[in-house]
This record gives sequence, structure tokens and C-alpha cells, in this order.
Amino acid sequence: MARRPAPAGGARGRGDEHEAWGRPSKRGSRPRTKQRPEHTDAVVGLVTGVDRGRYTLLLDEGGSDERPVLAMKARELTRTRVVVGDRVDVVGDTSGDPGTLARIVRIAERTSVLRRTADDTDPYERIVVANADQLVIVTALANPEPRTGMIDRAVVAAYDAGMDVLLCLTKADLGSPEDLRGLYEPLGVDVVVTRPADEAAGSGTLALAPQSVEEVRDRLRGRVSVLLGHSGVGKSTLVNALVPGAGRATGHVNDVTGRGRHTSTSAVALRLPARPGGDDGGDGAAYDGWVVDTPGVRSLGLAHVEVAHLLQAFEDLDEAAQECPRGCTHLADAPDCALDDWLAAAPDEAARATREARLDSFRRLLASRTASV
Ligand SMILES: Nc1nc2c(ncn2[C@@H]2O[C@H](COP(=O)(O)OP(=O)(O)OP(=O)(O)O)[C@@H](O)[C@H]2O)c(=O)[nH]1
Ligand SMILES: [Zn+2]
Repeated sequence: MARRPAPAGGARGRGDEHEAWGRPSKRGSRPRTKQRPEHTDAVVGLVTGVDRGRYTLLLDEGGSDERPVLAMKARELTRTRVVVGDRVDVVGDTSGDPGTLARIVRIAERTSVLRRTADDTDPYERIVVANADQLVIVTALANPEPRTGMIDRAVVAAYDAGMDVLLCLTKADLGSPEDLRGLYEPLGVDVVVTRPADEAAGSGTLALAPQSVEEVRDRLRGRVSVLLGHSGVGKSTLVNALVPGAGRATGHVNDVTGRGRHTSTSAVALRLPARPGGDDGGDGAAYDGWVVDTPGVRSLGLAHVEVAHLLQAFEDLDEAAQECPRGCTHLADAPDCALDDWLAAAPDEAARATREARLDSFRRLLASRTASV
């Protein structure tokens, strides 16, 4: 299991929108009961998709009456964001019959909140997914070349959100995973590698080696996992292998909207089949977990992450920095920063290379964060 610092600041405690019920209304203090209708007939749903004010929910997940339901937000939630992964209370027509529209009246407290800002200078933060356990950073070993800066940033965003990290290295036929393993396993990041099936060469669509797909599935089982990856890394190939029928196509242009699917940045939750091929094994336990695909989310801006929290995502540096002078910025030009001593004290060349990469990554992040303030 990946080790990580306690979610600094946490998913809660930062005035998340879902706490809006607890705040006094702008017009004064109306009694809480008036602000919060009881809706005792409400049923619980999981938000699996969001599209222009319409929410796709799954009701009675895993139960005998499981059904997708289309819903909108009740008026009292107008200013509250509802995102994929949210658990909500719904009222009205919850039959899921064609043409019906239920109403979302409450959002359950979130266990995690993955946020992004468009870039580091944009203070405007958006919630990408709620209640996810794990961020899966999908990175190709070559074509496109892996970028450690991007991986580091995603690691920081995940730790800030209180999520574990799985680094999924694709295209093992094109490159070796060892360098990246060496860089990330010491941080408590779990690493899994995928490769094409042997017979894939020459065939039209690329098939992944089933064993490597199952190694990924094992790590997603029973969890809510958000997949993040740059274009071309093989994320769609992986999602289609894990979730047959997901139809995550590359460069596909939607017939209805006429737009490429990547023009949308809204996430979609897909159920993870418990077994390869979606075979339910005859026992009804067809699904075991959720895979949240994030088309269009290429990187996670970190403007919302507090600088002090960054260090916590780098356990090795965090420990070394205990020796820093009070108020040390840890930047490259900081006088007497203990991180420089830590690098200089590397016992051998290999350790020095690893430490240097870590320190460079951390300082890159730190510099971009500081520049935005
Ligand atoms: N050599 C090799 N190619 C792969 C592998 N996995 C996927 N690809 C190829 O890489 C290209 C990109 O794969 P996609 O799955 O479309 O990548 P994506 O990350 O979904 O990209 P977008 O759809 O742009 O987000 C395709 O041509 C795949 O066939 C692999 O393990 N090895
Ligand atoms: Zn320092």
C-alpha cells in the first residue's frame, strides 16, 4: 500500500461547497429547517456523468433495482457543484424511465476531492472528481517520452487530495520502466507496467497483454480510481481493455456535437468488471470498482496547493528539510538549505542521481508555485 502524508488540509475543512448548508444565508439567519428540507423519501445515487446541468446517476448500486437515472439539481443547490463521484440524495421521479428527470437535493460529505487549476497562475480551482481513492497516472515509457515533471505534479495533486497514487507505465515494448521505478517507488508510489500482446504486431488495433491488464485490474479492484494521462500515452487502449465496451476512442469526433471528445473536460465514471471481458462469473458479482476517465484533463495545475504541503509529498526531502533554517524557501538560491547538504551527502553516484532528480522536481514545482503568488 502506498504511503502518503496525511491529507494536508484534507478533503474537508476548506469551506467546500457541499458545506453550504451549514453556513448562514446571505439574507440573515433563517432557521436551518427552512433551508434544508427533510426529503425523507430521498434515495441515494452515485454521480457517474455530468453534462450541461444534467447528471447521470446510478441508483441502488449493486442491488436488485439498480438503474441509471437522469437528474438535475434542486434549486437550493444552484450554487453548489456536483461532480462525478459524488454521492447524492435524489427525489421526484427516480424510476429512470425515459423522459423522467429526478432532482438532486443533497450531496453527501466527500471523502476526497481531486482539484485542478487550469495552470499555476490561475487561482480558479475546479473539482475534478469527488470520493476517489486513487489517482492512476498513465505514462508511456516512450512515444511520447515520459516527463517526470508532469508525474511529480500529479503526485502532489493526489497527495493533496488525500488519494493514493498508482503510476501506470505503458508501452513497455518501447522502453524500460526501471528508471521511473527507481524515481517513484521510494516515494511510496505503486508502479505497474503494461505491454502489448505478442501477437499484436501488425494487427489493426493494438491488444494489450492480458496479464499486464490484469495486474492493473488487481490494483483497481474495489476502489474508485481516476485515470490521468497525456494524449497518446495509451490511456484509451488501457480503459478499453479493462472495461470492454467503454468505447474510449482516440481522436473520435462526436456525431452529435461535432466536437472531438477531448473538447470536453468532464469526467466519466465507468464500472470496472471484476473479471476480464466483463464475464460476471455466474455469481452476479460482475463489477468491483470504478474507473473515472478524465478526457481533456491533461495536467493538474497546483495553484490551490499550499506550498508548505508540497514538501510532504516528497518524503525523502521532507525529512532532510528538518535541518533547514527557519523560514527556508528551499529554492535553489536559498542560503543554507539543508536539501543541498542532503544532495551533497549522497553515498554513491546512483543515490546522487536519484536525489538530484527528486530535488530538481521539487524545486521546479516550488518555483512555479511561488511565482504565482
Ligand atoms: N507500442 C505500443 N503502442 C501502444 C501501446 N498502448 C497503446 N499504444 C498505441 O499508442 C497510441 C495511442 O493510444 P491511445 O490509447 O489512443 O492513447 P490515449 O492516451 O488514449 O490518447 P488520447 O486518446 O489522445 O487521449 C495508439 O496508436 C495505440 O495503439 C503499447 O503498449 N505499446
Ligand atoms: Zn530548505
